[in-house]
Amino acid sequence: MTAETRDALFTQLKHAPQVNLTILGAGAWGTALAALATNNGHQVRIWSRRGDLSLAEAVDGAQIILSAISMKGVSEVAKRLKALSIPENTILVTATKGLDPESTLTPSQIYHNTFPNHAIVVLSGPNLSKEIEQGLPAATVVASEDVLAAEAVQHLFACENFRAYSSTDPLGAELGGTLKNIIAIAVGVCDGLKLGYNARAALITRAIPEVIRIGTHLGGQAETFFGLSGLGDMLTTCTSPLSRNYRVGYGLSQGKELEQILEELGSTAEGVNTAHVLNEIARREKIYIPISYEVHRLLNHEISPEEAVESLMERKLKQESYDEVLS
Ligand SMILES: NC(=O)C1=CN([C@@H]2O[C@H](COP(=O)(O)OP(=O)(O)OC[C@H]3O[C@@H](n4cnc5c(N)ncnc54)[C@H](OP(=O)(O)O)[C@@H]3O)[C@@H](O)[C@H]2O)C=CC1
Ligand SMILES: O=C(CO)COP(=O)(O)O
Repeated sequence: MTAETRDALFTQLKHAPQVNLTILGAGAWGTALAALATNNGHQVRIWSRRGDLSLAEAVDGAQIILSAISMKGVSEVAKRLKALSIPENTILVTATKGLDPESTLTPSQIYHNTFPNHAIVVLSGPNLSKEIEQGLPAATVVASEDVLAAEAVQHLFACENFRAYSSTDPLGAELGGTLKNIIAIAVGVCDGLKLGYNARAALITRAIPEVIRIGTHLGGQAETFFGLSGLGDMLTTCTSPLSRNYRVGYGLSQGKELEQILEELGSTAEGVNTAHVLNEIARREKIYIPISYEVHRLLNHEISPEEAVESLMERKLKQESYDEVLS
């Protein structure tokens, strides 16, 4: 297919009153996104590995496929999709916020590697699914190097209560949503230990250069981390007990075992895996990640919540400068 034909198809899709959308993953986020698209009049099929539809049946005829499965299933499902020879004019969207433990890649990088000729779109923003299900107002970012593909996905989900912004920085949007989960664990600890609003503000603010340092090193654009998918998602996740990652940190501060917290949550808290994968990347590529490193050690039972706080406070004094991350 020529680039012109594909552009024309994506432009048509943007204005189509009914698009065939398949959502992979019937968890909290997949279900909430499916409801948004259904309410917009689109034809939505949801695939779950426990459901009646086979993956082949679920994606047959789909114009857009959105993956909202946990990080641990992304690589495997991408491989299964590849075997189904998905047409090149199908837009692939990823809404997962995580890093692959084996390859250390993001979901969009995995999709790019698996489907080099497809348009890959990232959907990421401050989007606690419980609030979206209630119809509360929210905004998100739909990012792709293929502007027309991003716009088609933007129109698929946008409605009165869900404002979608397009962006051309998929990696930045994805990494903002991914890295803030580790910070939310740290803030959960901070709040659980009742360290106060000053401490919480300091932690979130100092997390911003850390996230930008990692995010830009991995290919995102610095300004994206100040937008909805960066600072926006950081604020939502770090200040709401609806966030599962925040609840992991809060639970640890109360002396609960990680395994018990995760069992009680009954759903995905990606920050746990992300902290370990990020630590591996930072070690390999020599990136300074003071907050995420303490979270990694805490999750590994190497230090207590109090010791994590001490470590952060006792570091060598330095200048507050953003030159390094913004230059
Ligand atoms: N919930 C939210 O508010 C938001 C979540 N996200 C992100 O979306 C992703 C999913 O989160 P969420 O829906 O909340 O999590 P849930 O735990 O509710 O659901 C996870 C989904 O992933 C599926 N899954 C897990 N492993 C596999 C696998 N190996 N093969 C196929 N499917 C698999 C699960 O299937 P099964 O049920 O069969 O186990 C389930 O459908 C995460 O990366 C999260 O960070 C992003 C924005 C908002
Ligand atoms: O990503 C989210 C909100 O944007 C969901 O956060 P949790 O995974 O911590 O619940």
